[in-house]
Amino acid sequence: MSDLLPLHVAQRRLLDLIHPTAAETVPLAQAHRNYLAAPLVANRTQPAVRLSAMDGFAVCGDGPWTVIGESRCGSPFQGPIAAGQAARISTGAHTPSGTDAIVLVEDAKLDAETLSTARAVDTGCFRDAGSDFRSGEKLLDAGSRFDAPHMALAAMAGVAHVTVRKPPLVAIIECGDELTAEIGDCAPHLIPATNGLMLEMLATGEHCRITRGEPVADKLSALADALEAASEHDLVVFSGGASVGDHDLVRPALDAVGGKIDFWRIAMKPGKPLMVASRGTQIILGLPGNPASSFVTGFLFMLPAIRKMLGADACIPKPLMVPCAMPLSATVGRRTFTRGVMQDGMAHPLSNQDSGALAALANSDILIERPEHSPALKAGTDVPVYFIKNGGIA
Ligand SMILES: Nc1nc2c(c(=O)[nH]1)N[C@H]1C(S)=C(S)[C@@H](COP(=O)(O)OP(=O)(O)OC[C@H]3O[C@@H](n4cnc5c(N)ncnc54)[C@H](O)[C@@H]3O)O[C@H]1N2
Ligand code: MOO
Repeated sequence: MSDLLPLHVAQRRLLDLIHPTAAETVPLAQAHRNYLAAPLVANRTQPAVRLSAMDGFAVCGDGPWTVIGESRCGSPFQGPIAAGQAARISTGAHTPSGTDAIVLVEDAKLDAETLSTARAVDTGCFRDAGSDFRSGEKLLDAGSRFDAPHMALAAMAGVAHVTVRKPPLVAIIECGDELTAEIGDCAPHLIPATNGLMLEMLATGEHCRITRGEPVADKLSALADALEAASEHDLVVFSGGASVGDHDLVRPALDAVGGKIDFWRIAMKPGKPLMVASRGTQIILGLPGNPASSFVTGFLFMLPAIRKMLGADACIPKPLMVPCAMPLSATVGRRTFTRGVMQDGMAHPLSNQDSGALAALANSDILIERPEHSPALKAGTDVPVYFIKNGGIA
């Protein structure tokens, strides 16, 4: 097994081959799920002035108070309030100067314009100027993922455009004579092609542009043609044909188009025949054809590769330590990724770990990681677990 590369060495070698795509400045909405290529710096202070955090009355001094006006969101009360005066106020509205406390609307007793209460509150009812962030403050580092809350943050910070990396162009090519795109009408000697669709959907969690055609036959010229057609792509992801059989032709096809294999075969299960190659600046991943192997290697290699192209500061999915509900047997020379489910805060391995078994893969929401040569573990031992449903966001 010594010719198999350890997983972490292989992931590092892959990432070291990749350079981020060119930077571009785009409107916020176009940066969703991308990664910042420059830090996000606030153009405004939030809140710009002190706001009320509750609906009620802004009051000055001791009550009872005379209500002299109203401060609403978008139309603040003009002028101060003096001792014995109050202004109606909405959540998020500017507090008039002179405000000492807020009387919550549910605590207020109003008689015409005279306000009294048993309880005026001076803490927890205000959002002070700059309590969220201040103009000029760095809010996010370069390399940060730009998801929904980050987009809202940029908008609140008055930043209409952000600098990100151009979405990499990814070609997904699945190969095998047995594969058909005719899912609803599959001849007995064929199987529906599943891995291309699965990998495409997995990759859509990242900010990339994906092309995928019909399955390619196990024929050297067909594979070389598919590679030629993808010559402008940043990343080519093959599924199938990566192993050692007579019909496993991805490696010869790479040779035919001048691709350079960087490494092949990883000490992991599933996923052993994974291959990484390059052609100029293009990266080519050969993922194994067994569906669970394709998924696991897509998760641990394809997603990190796309993230590195996008300039992410953290590319590799991170596991969390979770107690395992059952005893686990010792592992040997390959790092093992066991499909399982989370239940009651514990990781439950599924019984079917066949790397061809799609029902078990689809029923799992975690991968339990067991390093090479792990001893047997008792039930209740903490194990590293990857949550697969969100792409294991790094
Ligand atoms: N003698 C050896 N045989 C195998 C080895 C080995 O080391 N020595 N490795 C095994 C391992 S581990 C894996 S994983 C597979 C990977 O093989 P390939 O990457 O060459 O994949 P294929 O042979 O083309 O297909 C394997 C299996 O998966 C099905 N498949 C392939 N593509 C798709 C697709 N797009 N959609 C659905 N199903 C797909 C295919 O029909 C096969 O059943 O090799 C082992 N063999
Ligand atoms: O990668 Mo193979 O999956 O070990 O089945």
